[in-house]
Amino acid sequence: MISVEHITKKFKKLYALDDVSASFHKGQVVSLIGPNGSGKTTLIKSILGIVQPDGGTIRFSGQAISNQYQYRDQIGYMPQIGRYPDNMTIGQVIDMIKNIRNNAGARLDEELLESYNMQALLGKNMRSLSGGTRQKVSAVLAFLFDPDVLILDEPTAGLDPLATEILKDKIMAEKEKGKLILITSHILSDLDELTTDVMYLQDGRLRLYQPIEELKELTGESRLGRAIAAVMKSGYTQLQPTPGAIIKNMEVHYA
Ligand SMILES: Nc1ncnc2c1ncn2[C@@H]1O[C@H](COP(=O)(O)OP(=O)(O)OP(=O)(O)O)[C@@H](O)[C@H]1O
Repeated sequence: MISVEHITKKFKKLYALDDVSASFHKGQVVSLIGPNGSGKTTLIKSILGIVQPDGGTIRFSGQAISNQYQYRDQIGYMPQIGRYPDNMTIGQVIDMIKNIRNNAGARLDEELLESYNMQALLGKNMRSLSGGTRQKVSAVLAFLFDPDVLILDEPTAGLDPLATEILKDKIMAEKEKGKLILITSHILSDLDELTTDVMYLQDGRLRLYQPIEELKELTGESRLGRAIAAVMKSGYTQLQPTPGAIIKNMEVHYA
């Protein structure tokens, strides 16, 4: 559904992404993990067309995305930090985005709006919101248009435990519908139940892209955090080729 082919992005001399290749398919929940500054957000923004890579090609449903915008209608994006006009209320922001999407008659998914009891907050000014409530607004907007693809950049950061569980349940429900979900988080325990595949970036390089079950089997660890730690400690030598996949320079390309 999405393929990233030899993507490179430099900020001055720094390689934020260095020859990254991978493909993503329906039904996958790919956990994109790696240290601060390893290139996760840059990869996400490149897929969304917000960042322009210096080299390589990104395809959505087979079509190169450069100078294309329509494909974004199929993506729900939850940014790391949601920025909204300060002088608008939550209700006005939601209405504005509905108008921009201009999908009159389309089915809206307002499940999160209800679960977060946001109807009661629609009149609140964005300026006055706590970080967690702002994050809930971002979550509501990401899921609102029932997109085929969800890209969630640290979605649980700042959410309280209940709001986190509500969001995880929602992600799980969308996964069951066969959607493609890309998610970054430093809270690996949040990803444990959701993840089908793990992608590990370091210094802009893709070091690992592997089904989670396989990773757990190879490392003998049942938790994502421990499995990643084991692979890192071993210098990635525990990785074995996946049937149907080719490992090349630590990258796994699914056939
Ligand atoms: N607009 C920019 N201008 C200059 N450097 C940038 C810009 N955006 C990102 N970078 C740099 O690119 C590198 C990758 O950043 P990126 O935000 O993709 O990392 P990340 O893995 O998402 O980090 P984190 O876990 O902290 O969110 C970092 O060194 C960052 O400072």
